[in-house]
Amino acid sequence: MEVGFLGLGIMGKAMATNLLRHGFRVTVWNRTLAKCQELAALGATVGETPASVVSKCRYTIAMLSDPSAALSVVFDKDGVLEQIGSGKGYVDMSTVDAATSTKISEAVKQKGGAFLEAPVSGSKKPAEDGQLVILAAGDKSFFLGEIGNGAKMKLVVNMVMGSMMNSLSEGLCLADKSGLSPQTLLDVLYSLTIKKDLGAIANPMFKLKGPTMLQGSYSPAFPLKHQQKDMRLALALGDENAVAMPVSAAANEAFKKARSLGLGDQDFSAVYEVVKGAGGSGSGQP
Ligand SMILES: NC(=O)C1=CN([C@@H]2O[C@H](COP(=O)(O)OP(=O)(O)OC[C@H]3O[C@@H](n4cnc5c(N)ncnc54)[C@H](OP(=O)(O)O)[C@@H]3O)[C@@H](O)[C@H]2O)C=CC1
Ligand SMILES: O=CC(=O)O
Repeated sequence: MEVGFLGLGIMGKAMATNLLRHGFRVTVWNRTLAKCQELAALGATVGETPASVVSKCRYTIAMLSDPSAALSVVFDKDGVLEQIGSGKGYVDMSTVDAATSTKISEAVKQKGGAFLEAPVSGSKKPAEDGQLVILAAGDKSFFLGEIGNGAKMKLVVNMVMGSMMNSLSEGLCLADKSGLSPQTLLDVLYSLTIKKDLGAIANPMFKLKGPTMLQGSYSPAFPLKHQQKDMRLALALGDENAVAMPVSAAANEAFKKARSLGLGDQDFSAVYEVVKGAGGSGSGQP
């Protein structure tokens, strides 16, 4: 089966590569065309526009940065809507808000196509390993109910994740300032010697990101600008539903500060530099 793939960023490239590895014929498109070359070398065909990809493929998947990118690829000239129709499906796996997802769903359905919103939880490595958790909603996949629920669930998950990342950063700083070793804090959360989660709050994210944060290494798996976008969208969802979220609001401020310091394209764990700079530890500057 020919599958279309729009958006070959950190996640899209890994996901499209996995489709090729598993025997699918894949036609790819990316706004910056050069990023298609690596996939072409693995056997993908390169489409000239989102519309040309959709015209060729029964199913087209999108993995784009944010709501404005997701809308542009569908509604702009040469976009998905020009070719979607009966017998074709469009699956948007980007993290967006429910309103964006609903707008795309309605437009696709009006043209006779099928739509699935399917944001993912996981990051670069799970994407490479085919281990992403897919939060699907829409035609034929009513795991979360009506369109919009997949987007909302994803935002709730990432809101929790963004707050946890700030909390870990503060914990590392507090350990440092209190005369404790931050590395020992990580060891308490996950014992490297016995390879076991020791604390009730141990989790894969702390295990993965903690060591690289202590090295000041922020090679992007999940870019900080996208984490801040998700906090922003989650806070808007909170506004809509009158849910007070002071912890998330504070975490969002730290991510915004990190963006203002030019850390938007670094991994989201780079928020640690902001927390350090706010007086959490000696080293301070990004
Ligand atoms: N990285 C992660 O750990 C995870 C990310 N996500 C979500 O997945 C999505 C993609 O993330 P990721 O791959 O990390 O992001 P990247 O920034 O690496 O990639 C973003 C992609 O969107 C494209 N794009 C951006 N703006 C536009 C536009 N206006 N028109 C067309 N294409 C556009 C980029 O094209 P170009 O190359 O031309 O810039 C690129 O292909 C985001 O919604 C993110 O929140 C979800 C789970 C995990
Ligand atoms: O959206 C990001 C993730 O790690 O999941």
